[in-house]
Amino acid sequence: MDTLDNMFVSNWSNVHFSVPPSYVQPIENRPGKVISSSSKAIPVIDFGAHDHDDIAKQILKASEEFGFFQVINHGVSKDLMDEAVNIFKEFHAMPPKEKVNECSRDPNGRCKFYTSSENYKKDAVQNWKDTLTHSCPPSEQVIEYWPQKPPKYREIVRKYTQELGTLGFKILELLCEGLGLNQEYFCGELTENPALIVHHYPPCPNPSLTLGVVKHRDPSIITILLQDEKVHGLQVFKDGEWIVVEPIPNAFVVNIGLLLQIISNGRLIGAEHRVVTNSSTSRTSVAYFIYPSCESIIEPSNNMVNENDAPRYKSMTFGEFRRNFFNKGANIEAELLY
Ligand SMILES: O=C(O)CCC(=O)C(=O)O
Ligand SMILES: [Fe+2]
Repeated sequence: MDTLDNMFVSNWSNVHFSVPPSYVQPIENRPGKVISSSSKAIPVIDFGAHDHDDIAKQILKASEEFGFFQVINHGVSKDLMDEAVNIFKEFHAMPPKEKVNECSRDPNGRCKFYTSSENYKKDAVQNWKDTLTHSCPPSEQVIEYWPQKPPKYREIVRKYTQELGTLGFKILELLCEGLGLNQEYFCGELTENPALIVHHYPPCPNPSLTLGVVKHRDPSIITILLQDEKVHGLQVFKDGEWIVVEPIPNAFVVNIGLLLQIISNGRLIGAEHRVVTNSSTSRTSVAYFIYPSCESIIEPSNNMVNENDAPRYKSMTFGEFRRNFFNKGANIEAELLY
């Protein structure tokens, strides 16, 4: 194998029959007992229902209790979702050299193909996955840096990310309604810089030792995730237990990011979650992260603060937040709190 094959887990995992030591999680992090009973299930919200106020209420409740919900009848066509998943699977199936080449045009370094995590060298234990990431419109310029292979990549992903942008605004507008924020609260720089993160988790010879992604909160406003229809993997941490996010065909999984937890002054939960591996089937997931511009100020909104509810989080730019997030990882909360 050449050195690039050795680097990416998708390329060497099929010739390894055991888990290399650098991927073995410490006992306390290993996937253990999980809950999949319906009383603890992540709420499923039907956007096709007619009672608009009721949809806004359901979203607010799910975001306060779980920080996670799934949406069905969301308006993004099944054909486009299928085309997007297929093109991302095709991308991940290309030889490693091509994947790296296709992600080498971006002078800002935002279009990348990497293994484990963006912090690979700092990770104490590696994640069992390879990942493609890049910025998304509204800035049209970013498309010039996207992969050109597979040949229809740009055409399909442009359509997909535009639709996800629209869906994102719809969700944020409904949340604004629930929280009593101005409908346009998220229309400007707070949502200016979305990114796509496409993970590929190959089968793992011993899933009880590894994780696809370790426990974390997303550093986003919200994240809209398309998960493989048939393959379990995503789990949410609630009240000391891990809950499975059941794959539902044609649904999106939506989660509140840490930034919206701050803006809502802790009323909405940027819940912790992780991804487990399995030994038989590879899994692809497509996360659309709604990010602000670097200069945006992230702080509790004035509407969420009063004499009884003082601001719980410090004010900082998104640029500062991101630096803290990458340096402190899981310990970031201490940095954010007053
Ligand atoms: O693959 C998944 O289901 C979730 C990935 C994730 O949590 C992330 O990209 O932040
Ligand atoms: Fe995440």
